[in-house]
Amino acid sequence: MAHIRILGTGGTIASRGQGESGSVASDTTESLTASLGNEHTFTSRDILTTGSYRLDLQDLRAIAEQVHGALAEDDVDGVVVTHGTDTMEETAFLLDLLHSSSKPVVFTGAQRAADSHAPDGPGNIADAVAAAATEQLRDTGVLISFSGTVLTARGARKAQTTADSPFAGGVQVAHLLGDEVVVTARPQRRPPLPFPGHVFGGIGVEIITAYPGATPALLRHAAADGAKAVVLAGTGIGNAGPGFADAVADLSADGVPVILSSRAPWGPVVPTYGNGGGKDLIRAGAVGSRDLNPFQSRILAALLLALDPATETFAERFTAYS
Ligand SMILES: NC(=O)C[C@H](N)C(=O)O
Repeated sequence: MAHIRILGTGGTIASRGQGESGSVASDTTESLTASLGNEHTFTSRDILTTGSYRLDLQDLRAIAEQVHGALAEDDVDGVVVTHGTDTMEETAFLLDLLHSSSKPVVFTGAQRAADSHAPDGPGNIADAVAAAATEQLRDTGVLISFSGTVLTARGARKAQTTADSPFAGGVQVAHLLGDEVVVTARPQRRPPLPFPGHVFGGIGVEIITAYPGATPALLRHAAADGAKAVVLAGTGIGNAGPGFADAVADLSADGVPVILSSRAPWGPVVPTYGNGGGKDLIRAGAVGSRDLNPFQSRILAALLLALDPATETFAERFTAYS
């Protein structure tokens, strides 16, 4: 029997209300766990009670702090975090970058509200507790458990707005067969990064998307507006149109790193094309995100700059964790 800490942050799993004001997070974690069986013991705490679309980097650091505190308690064998699905991929990835414990941390949520005719939260929480209690999932970092599938936080993204299984990507490390957690893979882990100071909450990293006719004006504006780095979600394998390579060179020269990611949902960034494409962007100073999508690239960039604002070493540090 394992003892699991369940930490709530809100999201659809804790939401109710169908009227004009819309569904909002209101339920306590205690109420969400009422249907859990007695195979494991658990204690629940509320960190936040909000939609994940409202979170900022200070909130993400606060969630990380609470999780680290729970992991440090000797009688806690694993942690479950209930969270909105909209931005779960960012919070879970931040915690994965910082994860220095062997104990599993498993994020979950719901696609149907607590007061819907068929809430999926109770089943997802039960699965997440089972995963967090699974010895074979120790040392696999931070995971996302949803609708019977368990993925690594790294590489996962919300790929479906309404489906029961909204997440895809990452490495599938386990699945549920009834109540049984069947572990099928172990991810390669990087060494944990140090826990950032409060400065992390104020690190501005913007995301700019390339598209037909896009100009680099927004890229330049983001830097002028105080961004410490900019993620360029390029087209395809990592390209952008006329003028972007010059703008990347200017930002890089001014000490504002530009990370070249892709607006494509899956696949790595591989600098391939000239005539303003990825080859020219990297030559101008952009840092390739390799396998990281724009949203997780932003989290990594903000964390690295919070830990060390020196942009001379940024490319090497980013590449080591991308
Ligand atoms: N399914 C969900 O949890 C979506 C919700 N809007 C949130 O991210 O908080």
